[in-house]
Amino acid sequence: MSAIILEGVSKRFGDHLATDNIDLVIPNGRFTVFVGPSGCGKTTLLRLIAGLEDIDEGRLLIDDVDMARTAPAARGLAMVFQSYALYPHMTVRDNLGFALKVAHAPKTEIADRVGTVAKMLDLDRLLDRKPAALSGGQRQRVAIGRALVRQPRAFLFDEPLSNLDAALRGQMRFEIRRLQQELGITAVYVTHDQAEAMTMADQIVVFRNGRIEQVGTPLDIYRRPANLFVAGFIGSPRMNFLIGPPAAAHGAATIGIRPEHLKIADSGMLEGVVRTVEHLGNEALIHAELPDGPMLTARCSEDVSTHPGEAISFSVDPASIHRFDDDGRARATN
Ligand SMILES: Nc1ncnc2c1ncn2[C@@H]1O[C@H](COP(=O)(O)OP(=O)(O)OP(=O)(O)O)[C@@H](O)[C@H]1O
Repeated sequence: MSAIILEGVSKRFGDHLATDNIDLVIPNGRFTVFVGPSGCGKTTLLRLIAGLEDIDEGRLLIDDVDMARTAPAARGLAMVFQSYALYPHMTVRDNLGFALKVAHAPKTEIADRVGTVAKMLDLDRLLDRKPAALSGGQRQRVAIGRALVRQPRAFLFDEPLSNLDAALRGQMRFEIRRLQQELGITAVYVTHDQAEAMTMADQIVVFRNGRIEQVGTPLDIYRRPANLFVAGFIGSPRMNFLIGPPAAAHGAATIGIRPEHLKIADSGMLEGVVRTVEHLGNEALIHAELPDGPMLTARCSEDVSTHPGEAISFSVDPASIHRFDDDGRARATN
């Protein structure tokens, strides 16, 4: 199991700086998720770690050895992609064992390792099938198994679940996480989906424009976002932001309030008019307009009885208000 350390890692494509002087520790045996909007450089950084792109500047330490110039195969990392890229003419068994066969591993060892991995991933009854006869989730499990038989130092996942439907994605998230915990293996996982990041990670790294905006545990980042960008990116529905008098009342340029922290009250800090109510079954989302224009989203219980056009008032516990300065940075007191 391996810690991966990046020091001042930069990568340029033409005049575009895809990753800009990245310093990061990916801890041994933990699950680290890179998250951020499209184009922020998270896939590039994963590919730099894997060796699929060359690092322009900086150091990449794997187990204290600088591997920035080491060939991908010699880094001992296994990458799982969004497209499963299984060999269609081979059975699941042969797909799983292929890398070992190429490496001239003895037949008994191949059979042993394939058997262990197949059991781990619940593929043992499917070993004689070809990929065409598998579901999307089963194919993704084979892709993971293929990486696993090589007993890598670390797993690198590049949006591995984006081809799956929502239910299967949820199940596979759980399976990948369980497997990583069982094996205690270091994992780096790229996604643009903040909910995936929140549910899977030990450590989240939020990227924007080739730079790291914040590193922390999911709860840390949710409760103490370092700036407006992270506050708006992590959490769904998004944090409400207010400027002007409501912010000035709290000594900030902008204040942020999570939808679950707006409480319907007889007379509260914020008063507006209900525009829409979304009933989601287990909860309802109220979208209300404040007198001077901004919209607020409040998360309420499903039995809320308010309707579009009605006046509404919200109270907020001051301790749950996030305060941001002119430059977008969060106040340390949050
Ligand atoms: N091979 C390449 N040649 C030129 N530009 C590239 C190359 N690979 C990536 N880029 C650019 O570098 C930036 C970062 O790309 P990257 O794929 O890392 O983003 P990302 O955060 O993973 O986005 P997505 O979620 O859309 O995959 C983008 O502006 C992209 O267009």
